[in-house]
Amino acid sequence: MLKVENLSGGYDHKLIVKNVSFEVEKGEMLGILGPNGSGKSTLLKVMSGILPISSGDVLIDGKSLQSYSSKELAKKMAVLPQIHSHSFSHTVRETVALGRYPHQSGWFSSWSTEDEEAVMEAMKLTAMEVYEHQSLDLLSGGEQQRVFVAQALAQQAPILLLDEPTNHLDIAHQKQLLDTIKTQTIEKGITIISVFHDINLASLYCDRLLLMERGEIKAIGEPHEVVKKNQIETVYQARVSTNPHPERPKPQITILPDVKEKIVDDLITTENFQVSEELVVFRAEKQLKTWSSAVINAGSGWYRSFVNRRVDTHYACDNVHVEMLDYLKNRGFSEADTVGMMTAVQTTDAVIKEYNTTFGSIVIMVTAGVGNAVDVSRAHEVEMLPAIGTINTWIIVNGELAEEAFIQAVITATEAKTKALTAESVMDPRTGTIATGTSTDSILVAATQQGSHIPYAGPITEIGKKIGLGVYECTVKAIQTYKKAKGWV
Ligand SMILES: Nc1ncnc2c1ncn2[C@@H]1O[C@H](COP(=O)(O)OP(=O)(O)OP(=O)(O)O)[C@@H](O)[C@H]1O
Repeated sequence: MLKVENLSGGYDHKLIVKNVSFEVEKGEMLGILGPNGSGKSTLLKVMSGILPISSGDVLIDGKSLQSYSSKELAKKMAVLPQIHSHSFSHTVRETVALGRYPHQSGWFSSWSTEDEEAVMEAMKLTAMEVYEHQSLDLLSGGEQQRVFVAQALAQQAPILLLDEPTNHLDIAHQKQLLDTIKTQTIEKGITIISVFHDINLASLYCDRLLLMERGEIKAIGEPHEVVKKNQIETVYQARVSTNPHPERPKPQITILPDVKEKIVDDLITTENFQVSEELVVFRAEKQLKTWSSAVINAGSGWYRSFVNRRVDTHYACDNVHVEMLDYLKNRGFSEADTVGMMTAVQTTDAVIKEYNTTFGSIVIMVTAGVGNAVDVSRAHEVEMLPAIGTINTWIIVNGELAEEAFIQAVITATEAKTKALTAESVMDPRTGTIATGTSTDSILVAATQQGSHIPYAGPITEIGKKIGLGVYECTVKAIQTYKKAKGWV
């Protein structure tokens, strides 16, 4: 559809774009990324014939860009340039209608039904129809931007070149605009090449990305091939981390600041715990990086309050999440800052212990109810497992855990818990075999992310050894207390 061959070009005698080659297929959306001054806008201008080609070529449907008349070219390619000056006296409708010029023989002399429909559709797609008769200079920067996108869409060219189309737009309008143009690629097969400053938006919406550095292509490929930590850090000269998008296989980046924050020396100890008949509460001075399977705020995040709430053995409600949130709110815990779990055992029987290490210490909390223990390897034989009867395990670390270490801490703790059940001969009453846990066990690993860096937490490491020992000891003790309370021993 569009082929760029060894393209070079720039301003007067200043060569900016150097020897750039790539191809774009029909219906594809290609994002152009790169730091300020890397030549993104210049590339777009050379590709669209706004700036002259010094060497190389741009082929549209196999034919050189330079052999198209300007009107022919406008039927093939619509361009949204970076918009800077804002002295516009036209109305929205008039501006969008300008996009129809390649389809006409004289200015507005042959306004057809297709022209009318194209203008109306373009205004609708960009949510600008309500401003149809408004003068452009009375609109906000974001609204003006949408009018120019509408103008480019009204042109109904099979190729659309966009320079920062989301400039000035708030997140709702960024999403709306990119959803709209992406839909054009899927439903109408339009080809889009767009410059982006926002790496995350480009990764999310584009099929492929082209990363520029000093006028040349540094990388081109699918977002996961281009948005790589080292590559982005080198090209942009900024520290970043890459993270998965929660819904799509499109990598996202987060800027890592180099500002030195004041270190608060707040070591976590057993003193941070408060235990009552109703709750085990752990409060930290600063948010801890947390991984958990809790009812409230499961997954990863940063939280300051941690609640293990005692519920009645017959606790049942339609929406546990909503009920638990209400409960926490009524007790002054904010949803944004609290991880919440439930247990049916006496919270006053919680086992809380601190373990010293060379890098600091870890604190472990376990509540264990094993009335409904399950042998996980035989769980498939039983249709309905009871929901109540839970072992909740918390591991709080004074240290900076790597992502691997969070996951390994969960593995290590789970193995130690299972070993404790074996040591205490806890049986699955349905199968008569040794239980491995209960049907609703929960786990939480939280770390201060200050002090020593801890890359791994398997049993080969010092922290892994402490987690293994600590979770085992605390779980054994919690099970023994539970057995005593139930009169089993
Ligand atoms: N009209 C011009 N005349 C001469 N040099 C120019 C002109 N416009 C841009 N340049 C130069 O070309 C280089 C690339 O600019 P360009 O606008 O293509 O970069 P960009 O990657 O789009 O940057 P940004 O992210 O800041 O928009 C810069 O060094 C810039 O100074």
